[in-house]
Amino acid sequence: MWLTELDAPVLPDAPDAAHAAQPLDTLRGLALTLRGVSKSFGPRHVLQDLDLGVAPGEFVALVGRSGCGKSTLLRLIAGLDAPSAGTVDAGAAHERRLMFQDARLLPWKRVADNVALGLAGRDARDRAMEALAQVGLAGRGNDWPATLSGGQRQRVALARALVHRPRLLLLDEPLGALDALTRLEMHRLIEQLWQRHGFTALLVTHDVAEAVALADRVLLIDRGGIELDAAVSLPRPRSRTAPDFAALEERVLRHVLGHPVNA
Ligand SMILES: Nc1ncnc2c1ncn2[C@@H]1O[C@H](COP(=O)(O)OP(=O)(O)OP(=O)(O)O)[C@@H](O)[C@H]1O
Repeated sequence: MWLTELDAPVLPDAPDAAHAAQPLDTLRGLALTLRGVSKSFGPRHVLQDLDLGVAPGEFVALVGRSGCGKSTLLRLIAGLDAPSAGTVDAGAAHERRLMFQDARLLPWKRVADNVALGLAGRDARDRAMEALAQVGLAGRGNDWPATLSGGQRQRVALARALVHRPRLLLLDEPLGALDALTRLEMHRLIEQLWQRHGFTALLVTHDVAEAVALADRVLLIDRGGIELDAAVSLPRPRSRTAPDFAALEERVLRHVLGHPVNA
């Protein structure tokens, strides 16, 4: 429990080092902090001296040209890889979940058992069923993954993440393999789940329209760093036909292509 100002004991002999060791961003309440992060693979410097702070509950999209380092950055945040330099503070590992382009379901386990993987307790299956209902797959828990469409599999992957009640959801091109209509349905679902659960979301995407549709902030990764950090303040759910939407999409796209205009 946190002590309030009034009942916090004053410790004049407390070593200053103890305070210095406390990460500043924990005090500021950021969900994610990267400081001076670099990542190289041999001679290839993919990320260089990158700083990033993400507030709890924020939805951030990472865009950029193929090979710019989006997935590398996500992997560092997920703890799947270590930076060559700098620090990554992404909270506790058990509070982070990842979702990829490929749902990665175990074909020999029924849908609900896939969702319940790693859950302990007697209510694991009930929780899995509840998570499936939240992604629109109530009643499909006893089916085999092979009987699901690509979109349904990604819904299961989403349920498998949500059932752990993550504080940080890392999405690496989760909709990249889906058809346009299914993508739009998934956008709405992800947005609704994010609004309901309040997790922090980081979405890697090639699709600038997807980034503008979903994110509070769109970050463009280029030349090893964040070349653009664009706030998206359009009301939700966002209409792609709104002039403001198109203008922002165009602006980000121009940056991605390397010829921004300030007009
Ligand atoms: N394990 C690795 N070993 C060597 N090089 C790597 C490794 N992982 C990534 N790279 C290189 O780092 C660079 C960034 O890769 P990354 O996958 O992060 O890019 P990306 O922006 O996600 O690309 P895409 O949009 O095409 O998925 C690429 O040049 C890639 O070849």
